[in-house]
Amino acid sequence: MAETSIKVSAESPYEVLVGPGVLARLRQVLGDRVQRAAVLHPPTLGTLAQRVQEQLADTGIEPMLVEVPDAEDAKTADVLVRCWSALGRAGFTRSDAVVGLGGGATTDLAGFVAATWLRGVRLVTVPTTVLGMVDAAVGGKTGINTAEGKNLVGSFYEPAAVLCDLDLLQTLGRTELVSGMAEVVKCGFIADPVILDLVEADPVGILDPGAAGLREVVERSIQVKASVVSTDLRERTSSGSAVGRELLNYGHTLGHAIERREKYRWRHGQAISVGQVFAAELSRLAGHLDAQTAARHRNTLASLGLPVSYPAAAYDDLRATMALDKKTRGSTLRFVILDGLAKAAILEGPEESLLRAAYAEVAA
Ligand SMILES: NC(=O)c1ccc[n+]([C@@H]2O[C@H](COP(=O)([O-])OP(=O)(O)OC[C@H]3O[C@@H](n4cnc5c(N)ncnc54)[C@H](O)[C@@H]3O)[C@@H](O)[C@H]2O)c1
Ligand SMILES: O=C(O)C(=O)C[C@@H](O)[C@H](O)[C@H](O)COP(=O)(O)O
Ligand SMILES: [Zn+2]
Repeated sequence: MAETSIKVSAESPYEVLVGPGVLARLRQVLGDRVQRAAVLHPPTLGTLAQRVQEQLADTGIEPMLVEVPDAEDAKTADVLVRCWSALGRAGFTRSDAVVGLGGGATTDLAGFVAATWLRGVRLVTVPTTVLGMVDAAVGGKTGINTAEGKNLVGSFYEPAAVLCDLDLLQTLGRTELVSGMAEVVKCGFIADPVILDLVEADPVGILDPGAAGLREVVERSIQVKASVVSTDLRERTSSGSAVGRELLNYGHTLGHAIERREKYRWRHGQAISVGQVFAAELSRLAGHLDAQTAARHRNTLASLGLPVSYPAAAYDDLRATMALDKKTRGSTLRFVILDGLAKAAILEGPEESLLRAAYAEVAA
């Protein structure tokens, strides 16, 4: 089937191209002025990176492969410094570009490298996971973790293009496929319930990387993200029912705290799956969401094989980490909640007892 183009019209408009084989467009989206491209990739994608290297060389761009550690191990200050050194040693200038080839961890790092090298060089993201395609590689959030928490250092830096080559999902493990579906389901609850209908109709078949069902939910989720970031790229603070980009953070306040507590051995999608069940229960207990829609979170996420509970004893630790969430203002925690299906709101400074009660609903 032909490629789909989804437009993101934030500060610098760009296209997200989706379809089998769209990687072939890399040369074109890098543009005529680019002379060299540093391709950041994890070790698992070494063969694919070599293919990209040959593709670039054949079309007149000098490629440089930069292997970075796998998954979350790439999102550290040490790795960032190593990438800067690699670009410095190679004499990278503003006519050169960075390509992020990998899952969300790799594209988050690559984006931050591109944003910071010479104060900004051209960036193209080539996500190779479902999660990367529907979320991480689109929308311009880049960054790394620190010891204190997830994504605490970063920038908003938009790519020049995003290439979602569905063929690349063929090698993806089941855990990664399932993890990506947590962000897909999130898009269903916050904005496009048709996604939920499609997932619930066939939670097994939707995980087939070659099937039309996966492509449809991937494209719908990208559309959700593109629409949100097109109106609020820089995540201006929202309040009450006027929720901007913070909408996309549904389930992430607890989710990020779980990731940190698990020392990033849990996949991001697994952690925000529990986080969404928590956010739904918080919404229900705060009087905003009906019990049926709250239960739908648990059922839909569990049907995909995603976790929906977490140890009861972890609460105090998670609560401490949540204090550093980016939505927090001073000592006031702020949560994205649902005021009904596809109707988000912000809950500011909930009572500690309410938070504990919501956590009790996910506590194993
Ligand atoms: N910037 C954003 O807006 C945004 C949005 C959502 C998530 N994120 C971030 O994205 C990260 C999670 O991304 P992820 O779930 O893609 O994880 P990931 O990047 O850690 O990749 C998961 C695993 O899949 C492997 N892999 C990747 N592509 C593969 C392929 N095609 N075949 C085989 N193996 C492959 C990787 O080597 C890794 O081991 C988190 O750090 C999260 O914070 C960022
Ligand atoms: O793009 C956004 O905005 C999001 O919140 C999408 C999230 O899925 C993503 O995990 C993002 O990295 C979280 O951002 P953070 O600002 O909470 O670190
Ligand atoms: Zn996320």
